[in-house]
Amino acid sequence: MELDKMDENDWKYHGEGNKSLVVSHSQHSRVLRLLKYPAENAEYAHQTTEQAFRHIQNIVDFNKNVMRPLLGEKYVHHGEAVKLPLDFVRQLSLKVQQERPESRCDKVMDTFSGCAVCLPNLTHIISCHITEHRPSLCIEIKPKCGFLPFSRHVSKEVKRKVCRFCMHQHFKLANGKWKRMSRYCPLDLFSGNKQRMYIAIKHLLEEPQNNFRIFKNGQLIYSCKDDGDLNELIQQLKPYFFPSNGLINGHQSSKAVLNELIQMLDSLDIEGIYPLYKRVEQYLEEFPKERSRLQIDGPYNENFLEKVKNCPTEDDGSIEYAVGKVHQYRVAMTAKDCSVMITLAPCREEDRLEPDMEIQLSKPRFTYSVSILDLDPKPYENIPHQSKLDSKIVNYYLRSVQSKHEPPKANLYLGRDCADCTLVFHSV
Ligand SMILES: O=P(O)(O)O[C@@H]1[C@@H](OP(=O)(O)O)[C@H](OP(=O)(O)O)[C@H](O)[C@H](OP(=O)(O)O)[C@H]1OP(=O)(O)O
Ligand SMILES: Nc1ncnc2c1ncn2[C@@H]1O[C@H](COP(=O)(O)OP(=O)(O)OP(=O)(O)O)[C@@H](O)[C@H]1O
Repeated sequence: MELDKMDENDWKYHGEGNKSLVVSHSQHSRVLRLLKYPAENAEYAHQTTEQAFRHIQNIVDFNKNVMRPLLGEKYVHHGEAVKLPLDFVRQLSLKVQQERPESRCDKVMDTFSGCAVCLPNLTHIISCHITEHRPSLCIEIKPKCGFLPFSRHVSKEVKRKVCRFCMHQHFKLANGKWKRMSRYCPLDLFSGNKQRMYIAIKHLLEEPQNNFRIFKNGQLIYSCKDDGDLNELIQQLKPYFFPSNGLINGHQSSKAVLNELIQMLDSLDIEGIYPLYKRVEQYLEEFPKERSRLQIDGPYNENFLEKVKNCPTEDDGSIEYAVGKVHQYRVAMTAKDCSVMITLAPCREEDRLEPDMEIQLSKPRFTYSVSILDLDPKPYENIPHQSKLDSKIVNYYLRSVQSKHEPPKANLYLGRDCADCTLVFHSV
């Protein structure tokens, strides 16, 4: 990519989340991820280019030095921070505006700094064995938190039975974020039980919200926008699976790795973290210069990872313990909010692949790549917000369940209507 010859016509809108907007190159397998900010928030515009570049570099460093070693080299692509010509960014912003979903237009793309992250396009197959462009199918899942808190700090019994995602659904419906309840439960997906995992995918397909997307040859073909048109999707998928027509038993290893990681790092739950955050805040009030030694705002380097890994297991009352736990919690937050992309491409007879690079569905054969994306550091300052949100979700859930005064419906698949996420799968 020649930065001085950037042409907005080579790029198209690819997607966006809450914090960034992504455009993809029409020929090369590359994307640019540009940050967004609230339309009314002019303060970002006053950032110097150096500050904006530092912010982007922090994201790259966090991916590279913290999340990559923890989640696996194979799965994390940290990309590189780039400085784009401002004229290009402004034209690009105008070009993509009409493609953007209305619900995301409360934020605008950063057209002031020209800073962005350049990454491989993960909806295409990432393989050193196959260099040319192959028809690819990519399934993106934002699984969210797949376990119940086990911390002794948990104050509401319901949190030990109903997972945050399921409780949050009630809150999101009440706030109008979504119109229909998702029956997906992350505990099903992470259960390791094939039937429950199958049901999880079924529920994601049924109501994808922002947890499920399918791309064909890099183009989004199924998401919350499509209002669950499964027949259309089946037509799109047929050529891939014909003649076997079966469902894929995808490789789950990255999810297993993720699950392991979250179990390790969020041991206290937000209810246990918040008092430690306050301990850190109090300490910083007294010793503001310590902020940099404790790496509260980075840099996200090997030292930071050491602090995450070597945090004492018992609370000895020290600031090191509090900071270590807060750092661990922030890493767990990132992992809980990331997405996993599984990309498949048909193999040809002559393709020689290592056995672990291939999924054998009798015929046809597929090669695949698994990537984890959206691994930005979660701001330290978000912890009070997390604590408030946690109470709101739980209290809203308890009120809404109590107000219905009805026993949980017997559900064929143990989906959303069934109040307890810990129940094991029964055959029906
Ligand atoms: O708190 P949650 O669980 O609602 O997660 C937020 C996500 O909402 P979700 O529930 O997945 O729809 C939210 O996603 P959406 O905007 O709803 O697509 C963001 O991912 C947000 O992260 P950030 O503040 O942009 O870094 C996420 O915020 P963090 O809590 O991860 O900071
Ligand atoms: N490297 C990539 N290759 C292909 N598609 C990508 C890549 N990075 C992001 N995307 C697409 O762009 C979308 C938005 O990116 P991302 O999730 O990083 O945004 P975000 O604003 O940080 O998300 P969040 O709402 O979780 O904060 C993703 O859901 C994915 O579909």
